[in-house]
Amino acid sequence: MIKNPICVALDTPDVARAQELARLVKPYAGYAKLGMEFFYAAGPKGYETVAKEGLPIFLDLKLHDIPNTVAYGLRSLMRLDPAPAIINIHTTGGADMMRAAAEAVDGRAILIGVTILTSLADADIHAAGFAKDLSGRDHAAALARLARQCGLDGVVCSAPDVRAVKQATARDFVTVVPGIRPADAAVQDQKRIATPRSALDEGADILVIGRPITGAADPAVAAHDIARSIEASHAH
Ligand SMILES: O=c1ccn([C@@H]2O[C@H](COP(=O)(O)O)[C@@H](O)[C@H]2O)c(=O)[nH]1
Repeated sequence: MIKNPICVALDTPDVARAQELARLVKPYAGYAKLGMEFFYAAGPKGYETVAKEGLPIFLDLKLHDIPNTVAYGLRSLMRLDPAPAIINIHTTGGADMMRAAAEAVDGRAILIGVTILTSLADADIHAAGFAKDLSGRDHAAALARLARQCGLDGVVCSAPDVRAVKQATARDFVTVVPGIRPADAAVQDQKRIATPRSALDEGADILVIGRPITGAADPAVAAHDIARSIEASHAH
């Protein structure tokens, strides 16, 4: 059961800044996300410093390799203290890799698979070699179906893909949704976006929000404003 769907992406290489941001947004967020920018610079020690602030951690390292390497990589990451609440891999690593990942995590974290990045429009997906007769949404739904069959708990997808993903899987298959932009926020490098409220209305379970909060003059105020904007829709 997800009580607060706001997951703040603490994208900085600086441990002290990430810790400060975690403190500032804690009253308004359900999760903090640590990704490549943070973990490659700050490592497990930095992770543990931020995790001590008390928000459950989504460790967003998007593992993508052969099954054995992904499984042992996840086993190492699950030894972090505290262990991540959410951890992820790429679904395009294939069925054997996803099954090995599910076995390695063994229910100790919510294991999710990245489908189609929110920074990709259909033209980008087709240029990358995905079948041109299918949309990004179709590909996301097909990857989500495979992820569920392989034992994953959910996927990362864009807000416009959530309904198709849930239809292809199950209502309780977790959708973690980046590309979230309040109506007045800069889109930046995201291409498939939604406001926090409209993403929840599509059925999103967790909203990943970075720069609209961390780049704001006052991150606590930005997080509070977003929390207020979704209160009504999330109560339903
Ligand atoms: O498809 C994806 C997968 C992951 N992300 C990550 O989410 C945040 C979004 O940050 P913003 O500043 O709100 O754009 C970032 O850490 C990405 O690595 C994603 O955007 N899309």
